[in-house]
Amino acid sequence: ACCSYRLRDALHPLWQSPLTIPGGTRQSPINIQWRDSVYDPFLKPLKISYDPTTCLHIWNNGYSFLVEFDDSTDRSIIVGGPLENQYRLKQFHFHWGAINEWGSEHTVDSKFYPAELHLVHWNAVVYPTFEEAVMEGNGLAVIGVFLKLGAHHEGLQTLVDALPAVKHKDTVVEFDVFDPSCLIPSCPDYWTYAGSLTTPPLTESVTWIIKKQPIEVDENQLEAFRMLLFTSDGEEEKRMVDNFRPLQPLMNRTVRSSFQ
Ligand SMILES: NS(=O)(=O)c1ccc(S(=O)(=O)NCc2cccs2)s1
Ligand SMILES: [Zn+2]
Repeated sequence: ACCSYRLRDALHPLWQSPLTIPGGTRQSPINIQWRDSVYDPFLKPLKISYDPTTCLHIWNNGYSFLVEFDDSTDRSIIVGGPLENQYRLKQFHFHWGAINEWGSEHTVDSKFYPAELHLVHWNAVVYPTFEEAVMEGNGLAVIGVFLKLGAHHEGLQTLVDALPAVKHKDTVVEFDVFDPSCLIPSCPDYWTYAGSLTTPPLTESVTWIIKKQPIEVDENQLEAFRMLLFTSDGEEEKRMVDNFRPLQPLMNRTVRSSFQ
């Protein structure tokens, strides 16, 4: 009976792939139950050093919009935190809802935020290519930052102003100088756990580093995300909203915190 349920996996409309990976033991996203997270005094501060000139372009890939970086050198990296190596910045993207009541992928004490930023890095010390790192348990490190409704975010606005140029799936616009550090909250506190990509190939290769403090963005900025389309030019328009994966079981995992 147990295995047949796996065969009946529901197909999620957005991902056209099973919602659960057969045999998956470390899938993402998860609910972070604050009181169940375990303070780890050996966790180091996360060191972030990005070179804004490594920014290349913005691309609507039909799931989200990605800001991609030149990852051919170690000019934009993170090190420390739970990581044993330094990791190179590859891209960042967001997940958001149709309304402000939901949109984030991770939740904290079952609370959704209206959106969540993911900065994707790969272990170029150990693996020769990003594609290989995506398949390995310690291949990727993703920093998650929650967005909450509040004050206008100056740094995000330069990105928002470029979104009309990537309204449709598979459109790209040049975006040549941007420092994603402006999107990361000043508070150093984070949770960390072993997880997966939340879109195909859903591989269990991600060390998640979820910042405790959200950043504030205003309603107009969230609405700008919601005017993007899943669909290509000429197709029947489908607004790009609710591009977050459902919560996955924690299974045999502990979420560690860098703070008491
Ligand atoms: N939401 S998330 O941060 O968990 C991500 C989902 C997919 C990501 S990717 O940038 O690694 N692209 C996946 C791949 C591209 C080419 C080979 S695999 S990051
Ligand atoms: Zn993501």
